[in-house]
Amino acid sequence: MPDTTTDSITTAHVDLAIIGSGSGNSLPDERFADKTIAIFEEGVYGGTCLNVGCIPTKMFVYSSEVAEIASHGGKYGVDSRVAGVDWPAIVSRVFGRIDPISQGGKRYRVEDCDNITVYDAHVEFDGCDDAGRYRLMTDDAVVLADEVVIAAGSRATIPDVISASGVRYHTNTDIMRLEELPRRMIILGSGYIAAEFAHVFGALGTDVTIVARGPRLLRKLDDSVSERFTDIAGERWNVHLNTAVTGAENLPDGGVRVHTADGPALEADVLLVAVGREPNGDRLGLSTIGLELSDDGRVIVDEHGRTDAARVWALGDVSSPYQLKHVANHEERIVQANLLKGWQASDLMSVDHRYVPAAVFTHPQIAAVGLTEAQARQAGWDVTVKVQAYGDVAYGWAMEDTTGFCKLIAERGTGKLLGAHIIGPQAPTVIQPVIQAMSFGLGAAEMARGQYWIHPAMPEVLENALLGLDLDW
Ligand SMILES: Cc1cc2nc3c(=O)[nH]c(=O)nc-3n(C[C@H](O)[C@H](O)[C@H](O)COP(=O)(O)OP(=O)(O)OC[C@H]3O[C@@H](n4cnc5c(N)ncnc54)[C@H](O)[C@@H]3O)c2cc1C
Ligand SMILES: NC(=O)c1ccc[n+]([C@@H]2O[C@H](COP(=O)([O-])OP(=O)(O)OC[C@H]3O[C@@H](n4cnc5c(N)ncnc54)[C@H](O)[C@@H]3O)[C@@H](O)[C@H]2O)c1
Repeated sequence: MPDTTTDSITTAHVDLAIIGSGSGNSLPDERFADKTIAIFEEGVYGGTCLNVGCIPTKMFVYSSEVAEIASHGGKYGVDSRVAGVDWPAIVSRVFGRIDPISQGGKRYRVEDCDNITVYDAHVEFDGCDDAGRYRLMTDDAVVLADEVVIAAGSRATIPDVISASGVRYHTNTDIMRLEELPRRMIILGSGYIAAEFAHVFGALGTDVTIVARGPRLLRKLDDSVSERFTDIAGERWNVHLNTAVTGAENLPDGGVRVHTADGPALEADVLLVAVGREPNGDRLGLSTIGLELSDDGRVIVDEHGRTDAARVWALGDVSSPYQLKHVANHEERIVQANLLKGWQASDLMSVDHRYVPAAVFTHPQIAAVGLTEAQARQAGWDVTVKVQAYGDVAYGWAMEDTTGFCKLIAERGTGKLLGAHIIGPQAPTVIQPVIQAMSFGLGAAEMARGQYWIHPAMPEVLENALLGLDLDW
């Protein structure tokens, strides 16, 4: 990697530049040892999932599950309660594990990978040089790269009404590091992050208020699940539906006040904004290399991960229609394989977005794969639908569950599985056999009767749902 330095600007040339150290950090393995590589990271090394996303949130969720179970011991004849919550201990359990992983991942790249240089900086494209190499600019370096992977992720969207108000607010990047457990929290938004943090803080004792602009929470999910979750949420938290925020202000006591269009002003100690995440492609100087973004702000790629600029690839939240880590990981593996094959190779691998599952680790847990019932009907499938309650099977009795269900959608007669939607304890685990069945083309009848189902385990709810479909048995 020959370096030249002029004044305070360093210039280097690399074979491959990677923008973002989340999923992008997994690209270079031993097969890339003969390539010079630059990794640019403007934030914490390791990206969203490790530092401020999937992993810490689920560790917090687990603490909240423990509190949840303890506070309902009476249902099972156990005299238990939550005697107290040591918030600093919860925070240090989570970040005491995560921070060293992030630091260790960076140290490995910096100290042990001779072919890799890590730039702790924001980087943007600045066109190409005369030789057609991409110019990547930070404040104090220019890196010329033959090939580039954009893995720059996404960031929290902040509505204008919040940013213009000057109110103090938090996002997923800092809410998990609050010094104290807030007494009252307002959450603006009604999607995944709102649902998960409402559970995290609510179960630990915070009085949670959710402000949703639509008529239901988690509206992108199947209607039955979204309706059931909205009902349950209304019993656990203060939920304001169909509510538009018109302003917000800081209070002298350190709290916040949020004004709504039709209702009373809401007050709390902290405000969490969770209204979606926008891809970071708008902060990369992409127009200098002739790239445009899609209408929803994503870097446009083909099925192999290639952008319209030669030898520039993209993966993960910055380009994917799915903002999920398992999808970013999958796309990373495809782009990694294709980098090794070469831009023009005739046997490039393609991403597989056919059956992307998702889970919301709220309370109760939720998981989904495939089409919702509305999508399946709209697409013209002749559908058979079965909703099986958790309370219909033995493990549901054991848990005294009264709200969970498994909803299956299949093609009538043939039993082709079209979608599965589960709300209830362990939903993300219970759904996995359906993901497998759909991915490998296993029909509902074979799935139901071609294997044993452990008795009396929770997946029996899935077995019974399969048996309840209107099929040619
Ligand atoms: C609170 C929360 C919980 C989540 N929970 C789950 C979950 O349970 N399951 C799940 O599947 N998904 C979950 N997700 C989504 C998941 O975290 C993302 O889909 C995934 O991390 C995206 O990976 P990525 O590699 O595309 O981007 P990232 O991991 O975000 O990496 C991109 C990196 O690029 C850096 N960067 C951006 N622009 C530049 C630039 N110009 N110069 C230098 N560096 C730059 C950023 O700092 C960042 O570190 C969650 C997300 C959030 C916010
Ligand atoms: N368990 C998981 O897999 C997990 C967990 C957290 C986040 N994520 C990923 O991160 C993404 C972002 O999460 P999120 O919860 O921020 O987004 P989301 O897309 O899940 O939900 C955003 C919600 O905010 C609402 N909204 C949008 N603009 C608004 C506004 N101006 N005022 C009020 N409400 C508004 C939307 O109607 C929507 O209900 C998710 O879509 C998901 O892909 C995944």
